[in-house]
Amino acid sequence: MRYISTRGQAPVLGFGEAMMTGLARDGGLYVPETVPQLSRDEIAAMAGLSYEDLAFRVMKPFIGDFFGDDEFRGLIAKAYEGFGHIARAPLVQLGPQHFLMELFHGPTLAFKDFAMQLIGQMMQAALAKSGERITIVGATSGDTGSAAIEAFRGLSNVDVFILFPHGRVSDVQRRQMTTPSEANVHALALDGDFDDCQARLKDMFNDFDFRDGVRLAGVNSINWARVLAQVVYYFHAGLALGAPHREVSFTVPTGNFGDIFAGYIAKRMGLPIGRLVIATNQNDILDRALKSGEYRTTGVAPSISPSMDIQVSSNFERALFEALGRDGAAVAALMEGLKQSGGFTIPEPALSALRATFLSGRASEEETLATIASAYKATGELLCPHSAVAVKVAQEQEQGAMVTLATAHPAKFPDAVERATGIRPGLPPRMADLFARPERVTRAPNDLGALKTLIRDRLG
Ligand SMILES: Cc1ncc(COP(=O)(O)O)c(C=O)c1O
Ligand SMILES: N[C@@H](CCOP(=O)(O)O)C(=O)O
Repeated sequence: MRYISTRGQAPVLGFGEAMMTGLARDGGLYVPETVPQLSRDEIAAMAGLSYEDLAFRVMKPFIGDFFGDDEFRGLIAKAYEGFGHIARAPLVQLGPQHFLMELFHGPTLAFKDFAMQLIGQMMQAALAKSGERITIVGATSGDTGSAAIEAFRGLSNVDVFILFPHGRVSDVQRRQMTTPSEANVHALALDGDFDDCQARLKDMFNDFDFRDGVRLAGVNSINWARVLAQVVYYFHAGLALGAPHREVSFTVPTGNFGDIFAGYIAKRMGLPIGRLVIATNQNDILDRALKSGEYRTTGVAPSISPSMDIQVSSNFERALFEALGRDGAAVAALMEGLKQSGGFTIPEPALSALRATFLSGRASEEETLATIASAYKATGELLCPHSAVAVKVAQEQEQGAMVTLATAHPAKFPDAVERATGIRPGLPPRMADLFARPERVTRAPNDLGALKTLIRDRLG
């Protein structure tokens, strides 16, 4: 399998190179040259597989021979052995046709663990072969950072720098990033919002001296391997609910668009998915873009679902690439418009193509709190605010089987959950001392030069 850039000007790479490269050198994102297809019979034959066996079958065509089959199976097994639920991604019924897929049973209590634990294994295996040392820099609104730190802490050939927006992540998220004591972990609290963190990260990738000098690697969803690992749980849910004989829709709490893009890939592979519903909080650029055709940034407004406080949605570029008929030059022109004027108009027929696959909705702060309260009253399920945004949007959709993705554990956002239900969700016992551990964090300016100096100094 070969990987091409959404902007059409970067070298074509194999899976391993695309994983270790992160952002393409033309500023675009890598996507597979073709999307592998699974027949109805092949999908039917996957019913009843363990999560790990399913992961192998779904991902193998994308990996090619970068890992041998036994090696890849071993990496998958290690990635998911620390999850706190035997099903890995269990389904809970919320209504006659409405199901919640709990994606928060991994080590850091958010869906990011599904991909990050596996990338951790795959990158370590790749580095063991190449003998290289890498510097991972990640941008986070809270969950990617903690998942990345958990996956790479203590490794001798990897340094991990995580940029998070100062004062804009929950206390649990911050402590997950600032309390690990390993010397290769560097938590940087940036003076800015998540969009600033992500912009500085992309600046670093686009600065080839720096990028090559520190051997920069990325574990945000700009990295194709992140998206790929998330494709698996769409199959897992679809099969559990009767695929390929039954069509299922998905509602996805959305920020950087990586998770819902993984659903799009599952659909392209042949999983019978009805609609993919984008659910946003008050940072609703994607909902506005789909409804009006205007993708225009307005600045991030802090919300009670802080991990989705994003306006520049990185992976939307991958969806645009597909909707524009894989025209890299057209994608590059739209992205230049975003850089120069903070937005662009989605041209036809790309807008119609997007609307044929994706629906969208938004939830206000009040609606999010009301949904946490009503879901708890009706089912006993405590939703995190991100999952509640999606449940609210899912409830507005037409009938038919619907899976809503529950992307984080409620205990990561106890204030909002307590406000809505009167119940303060507790952390699992293994994290009980999180608030007693000492924090280690560096305040950093929203400035590329200063960040590069800081990282170079730390690397010595
Ligand atoms: C808890 C939670 N829900 C939803 C999202 C949105 O996912 P994506 O960025 O893949 O759209 C994020 C962050 O990305 C998150 O951390
Ligand atoms: N919500 C994310 C934002 C970064 O998203 P990613 O999927 O591109 O890593 C977070 O929690 O950091």
